[in-house]
Amino acid sequence: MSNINLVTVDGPSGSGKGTVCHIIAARLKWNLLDSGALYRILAFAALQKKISLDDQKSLANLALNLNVSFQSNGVGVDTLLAGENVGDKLRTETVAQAASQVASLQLVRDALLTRQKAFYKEPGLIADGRDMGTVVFPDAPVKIFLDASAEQRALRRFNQLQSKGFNVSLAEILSEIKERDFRDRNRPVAPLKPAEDALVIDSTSLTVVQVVDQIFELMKLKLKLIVE
Ligand SMILES: Nc1ncnc2c1ncn2[C@@H]1O[C@H](COP(=O)(O)OP(=O)(O)OP(=O)(O)O)[C@@H](O)[C@H]1O
Ligand SMILES: Nc1ccn([C@H]2C[C@H](O)[C@@H](COP(=O)(O)O)O2)c(=O)n1
Repeated sequence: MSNINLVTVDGPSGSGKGTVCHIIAARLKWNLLDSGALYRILAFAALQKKISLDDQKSLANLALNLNVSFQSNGVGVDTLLAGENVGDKLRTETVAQAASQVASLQLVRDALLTRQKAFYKEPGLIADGRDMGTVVFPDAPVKIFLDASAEQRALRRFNQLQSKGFNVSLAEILSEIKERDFRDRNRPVAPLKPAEDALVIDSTSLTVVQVVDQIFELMKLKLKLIVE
């Protein structure tokens, strides 16, 4: 592994990984890998093409040939599949559950590995996912495992969806989060778990700013980073 800066942030859905990784990447002008988006795009493409979510070979083949790109739009990042911005279509519960299903397959994970490693470029990378610190970047000098109670994560997602005008049920969201947690934590391949050398941050009663500050403190210590 070279000397390019690298931080991994793993954790369950709704723990705040995406939020804090965006803030840190924007502040440092580092590259950002949203690995969940890759699994979501694959699941979305599979649903579109009516490929069965347990047809490992066809899914791996699809993963190897996906025409995906991420483009900054000034405020965030557009996710393009064959040139079409599919960002919003990836955030549905159907796609989330399908992503969790295809992500349990070894050939699929192997097929997406090179694509994920390609994000490791100057001046640095912050990588968000489930197995960033355990499988994809095991030598990362800074590893975070961001957690929160299932109830708090469900409440965050509920507020997020309500603020976007969706009519959602907190009980349903909690049950979907628990279902996805169970699948992601208990699969035999690259299960969601903290790397042995990860700092575990429980964000249940922390604000986003407090979580970001804790990560910056560790980065300053381990990467000798000067953050203004
Ligand atoms: N510490 C926090 N306190 C309050 N709200 C938070 C906190 N962290 C994140 N949130 C909010 O919770 C919601 C989910 O956060 P986010 O999308 O970053 O989670 P995630 O871990 O990336 O989830 P997923 O893996 O499903 O993409 C967002 O609306 C975000 O603003
Ligand atoms: N490194 C990763 C990233 C994501 N997944 C799977 C498991 C999740 O349930 C699903 C969607 O991820 P999200 O966008 O909610 O972060 O993708 C994984 O297995 N490994």
